[in-house]
Amino acid sequence: MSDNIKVVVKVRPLISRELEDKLFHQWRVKNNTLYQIDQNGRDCGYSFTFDKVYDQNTETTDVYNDIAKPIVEAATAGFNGTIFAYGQTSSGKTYTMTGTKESPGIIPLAVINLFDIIKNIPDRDFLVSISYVEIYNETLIDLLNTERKNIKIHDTLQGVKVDATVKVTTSPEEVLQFMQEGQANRQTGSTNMNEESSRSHSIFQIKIESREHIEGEEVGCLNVSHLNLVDLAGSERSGQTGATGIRFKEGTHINKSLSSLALVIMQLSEGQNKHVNYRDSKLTRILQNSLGGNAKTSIICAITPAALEETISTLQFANRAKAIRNNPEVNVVATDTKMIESLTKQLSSLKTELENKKNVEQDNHKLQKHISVLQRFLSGFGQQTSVDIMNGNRRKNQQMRRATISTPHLIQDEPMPNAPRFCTPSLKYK
Ligand SMILES: Nc1ncnc2c1ncn2[C@@H]1O[C@H](COP(=O)(O)OP(=O)(O)OP(=O)(O)O)[C@@H](O)[C@H]1O
Repeated sequence: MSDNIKVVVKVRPLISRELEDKLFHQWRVKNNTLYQIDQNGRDCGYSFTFDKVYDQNTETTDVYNDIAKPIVEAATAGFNGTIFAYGQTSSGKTYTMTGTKESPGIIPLAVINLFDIIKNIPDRDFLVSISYVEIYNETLIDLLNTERKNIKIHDTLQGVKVDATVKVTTSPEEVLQFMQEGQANRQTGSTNMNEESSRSHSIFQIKIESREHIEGEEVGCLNVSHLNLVDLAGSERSGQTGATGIRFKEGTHINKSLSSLALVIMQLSEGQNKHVNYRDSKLTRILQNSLGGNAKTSIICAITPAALEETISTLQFANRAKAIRNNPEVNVVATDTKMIESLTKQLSSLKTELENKKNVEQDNHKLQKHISVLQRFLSGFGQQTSVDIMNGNRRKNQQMRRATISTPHLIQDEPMPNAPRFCTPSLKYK
């Protein structure tokens, strides 16, 4: 069943840098609509409405419960899910996705919730594994093994797969430990806009495999789903960030891949049967299944209330993304036992078929040989017919045996199928 991508907007509070710069709120939130306001708090222009707009007082747990929890629940039932945060630099994406000790973000909340959900499904066995990668300057880096600095993306029948380290995990604590290790490896740097700015897009992927079991026996099929929790790098203007050198290069790559994402979103929102430029960037390749594909997807657009142009650009992106429809389905794989059963059946039927064919060919071949040997053999008896031979006297039989044994094409073996009855049963044609 097709399903629209859910898009929500989260406004963060003004931060100390903005307060010091005497910036003021340029947006007001009312009933899931954002209104542009002037310095005196009066409406003055743009307004945008979304499924949900969270004001600066909203806790991340509220956002989680509304738009992430249903996706995590669906993932335990076999649906792919993606939640990603989009917005300009310093708009609160990492705060929303990762959070802090005091205010955990979507990733830790999802991990804890996932294990809680699993605990309450006693009739299924679950296997949870994770991987964590970042796209830095258009290079894919494994955050769980930083030796692996240029990992590959593969197109498979099941979609795009990344050649990343996979860690099987058994508890939320273990997953969160890996999350922290990965985050410590992320590329961050200080800019004028954000002291700790993410310089890469990160994708934290949780793979969930589950099988039903009854009285210890595994039954039914295997469900396999992927939950992608994505923290994008923010669009930025070098004039504002003061980026030079490495930071400038990073900013160029960030903006380029975000432009590819914006293009894909635009193409998908505009219409059917149109070519979609997924292959323009690693980001859009990896997110391909989440945008117009087989996944339930939510986008959290993060904005600062102090920005006007960047916020308008983010909200226009969000508006387009709302129109995209995905086709999420439960991802079912046959169990090993079922697969073995089915493959064994297929194999045995093919073997029989092959045997039958072989037999027919062999029989035809043998028959042909049989016929020619008999023809030669019979020619030694002049005008005698097989009936004569069968009914013949002892002398004739002896003659026949001698002639048979002297025939070079005969060897001793098991009885020949369909062999003429006058042949000695212990003799067979080569
Ligand atoms: N809801 C919030 N409450 C309080 N502080 C917030 C909130 N959201 C974000 N912040 C603060 O705003 C600053 C920027 O946030 P964050 O680093 O999450 O932005 P970002 O969008 O990830 O930026 P970048 O794209 O540069 O990585 C941080 O100091 C963060 O602590």
